[in-house]
Amino acid sequence: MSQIARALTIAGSDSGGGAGIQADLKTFQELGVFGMSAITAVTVQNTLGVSNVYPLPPEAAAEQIDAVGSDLGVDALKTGMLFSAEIIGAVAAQIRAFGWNRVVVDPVMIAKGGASLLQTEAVQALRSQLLPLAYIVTPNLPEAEVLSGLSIRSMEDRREAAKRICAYGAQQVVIKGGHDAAAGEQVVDLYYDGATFSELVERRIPTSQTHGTGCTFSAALTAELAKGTPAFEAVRTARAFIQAAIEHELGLGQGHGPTNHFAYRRLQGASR
Ligand SMILES: Nc1ncnc2c1ncn2[C@@H]1O[C@H](COP(=O)(O)OP(=O)(O)O)[C@@H](O)[C@H]1O
Ligand SMILES: Cc1ncc(COP(=O)(O)OP(=O)(O)O)c(N)n1
Repeated sequence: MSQIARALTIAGSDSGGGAGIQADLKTFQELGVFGMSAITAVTVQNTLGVSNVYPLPPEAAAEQIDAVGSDLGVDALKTGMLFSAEIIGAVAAQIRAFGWNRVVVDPVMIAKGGASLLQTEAVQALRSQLLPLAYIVTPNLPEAEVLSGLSIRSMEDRREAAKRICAYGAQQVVIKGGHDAAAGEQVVDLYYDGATFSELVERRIPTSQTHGTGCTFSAALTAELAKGTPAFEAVRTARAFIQAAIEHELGLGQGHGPTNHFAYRRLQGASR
């Protein structure tokens, strides 16, 4: 292993800087990890929404992954916006070829503003080609419904969805609870390691500044795994990172503003 932990993000670019590759690299940096990227698509995006998506050719994703994998090395990686079945196929082939196993799959489907970041016909490729390579998969509630084929109404439904997602080959799953409007003052993320369930319960912060929460959470998880942190401890650190990032909002933009990627490390420094 090299002296500094190395993490790769395979995802789309968000010109607004709150989600996608930009959020991932900021998060890696804040957690002391060397960040690398393979861009799958360029989105034209700000806090008001996504106005256009330019997917790159699948070979462009494959070549970027090969360039960093064959030279710099990768201790852990995450996937984010993959857009098409063809890009998923190219990414999965590279992960298999390099034999990487600290793989976080954030199954990005729809941005909070409603824009589609994954073609409907690509869902099956995500299930069959990427989930079997996932060390941890991190769906939000709508994504967990699509992947599991279940309508999720209760915590029991969430547990069943987690089991079904693991049955596709993912080793562990975190079903994030940000979209659970009925949860009141709490937000509950459900972690399943293939045998046992754990609930991560946090205070729900009343804010609209939540652009990029899922990307930031999965990037923090990837950074921790790159450092060799055990899975559940990595999930807990990622949860603390995103809580701090939402709580200390930056107030940028006119719509759903980005989270504060500086907050976690600043709070850590302050508590020393
Ligand atoms: N209002 C909120 N207050 C506290 N935590 C939140 C809030 N919204 C989302 N989170 C947390 O942010 C992370 C991302 O969740 P979620 O918003 O469900 O994902 P996504 O961005 O993929 O839709 C999860 O850990 C979730 O618990
Ligand atoms: C380029 C790009 N990738 C992913 C997303 C979705 O990010 P997410 O963290 O789920 O946050 P929202 O966009 O839903 O707020 C994105 N928007 N752009």
